[in-house]
Amino acid sequence: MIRLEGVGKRYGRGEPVLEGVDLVVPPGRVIGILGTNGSGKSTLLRILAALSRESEGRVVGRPRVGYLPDRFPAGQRMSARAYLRHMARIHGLADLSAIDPLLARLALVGGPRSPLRTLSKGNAQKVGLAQAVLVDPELLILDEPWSGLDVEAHAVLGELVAETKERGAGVVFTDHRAPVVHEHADEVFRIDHGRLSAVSSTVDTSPAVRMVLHGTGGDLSAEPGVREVVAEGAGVVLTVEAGNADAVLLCALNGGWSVREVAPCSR
Ligand SMILES: Nc1ncnc2c1ncn2[C@@H]1O[C@H](COP(=O)(O)OP(=O)(O)OP(=O)(O)O)[C@@H](O)[C@H]1O
Repeated sequence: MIRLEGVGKRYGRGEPVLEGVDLVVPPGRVIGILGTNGSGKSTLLRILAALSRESEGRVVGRPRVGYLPDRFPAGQRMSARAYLRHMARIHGLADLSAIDPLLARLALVGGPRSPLRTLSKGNAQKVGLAQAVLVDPELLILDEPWSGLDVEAHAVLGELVAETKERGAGVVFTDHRAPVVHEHADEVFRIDHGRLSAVSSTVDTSPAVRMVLHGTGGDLSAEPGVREVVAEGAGVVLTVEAGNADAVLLCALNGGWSVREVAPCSR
């Protein structure tokens, strides 16, 4: 268990990046944190992982942590297998037999012998994920883990989160897409300008806009603020957070969609 009490953070003399954050991560619970770029998600996760120090408040509990950073540093010469063995030994794990099966499960392109510096962003992310789960963490911390992964690895990541929860560890992850967070989390929070607030675990009640788009344009599901994309008739219906509606509309038009309807909606 880990608990943040009134945690604040500022870098140097800058404006506060986090303010008054209270958060409990109980064992066997998955916490999802929503937030736009620069809202303070990574800073919060680094404090949970004890990689950054809070400027105010306190952190109670120091569980064994597995941590996937937002940018996994994969520039080394060593192979994925050698790197993971090295990390496992640092964490005092004697049994290294789980490494190759985990990389196979994540379908690491090129296999365990691939040098880290030759890996694509998504494949480097798989190695980052492997190093986080291999240490048998009591608290698994994942910074935007779904971004950059292919569809097959998405499913495996969902399974790894569920298995981690099943064996009684806590999980905290971030994403900017509400549907992704609601799908995998038991409890959902939103961070906005460094302030954390709870969100209903099934329905996000903040103002949203319904957009009906026709034609065939690009995928908009990963755009900030897009909660839901449903195929309907000759196009798609989007539910978008009100604050992101203008940006998403612009993206839709630039991406080849024709906008048929825009209206406020209740969820
Ligand atoms: N080491 C640092 N030194 C100074 N400022 C920093 C540092 N790390 C983060 N910041 C600032 O803190 C704010 C929050 O950054 P953070 O990376 O926590 O946001 P985020 O929500 O994870 O963003 P993103 O979704 O873009 O990754 C930003 O304004 C950022 O510029």
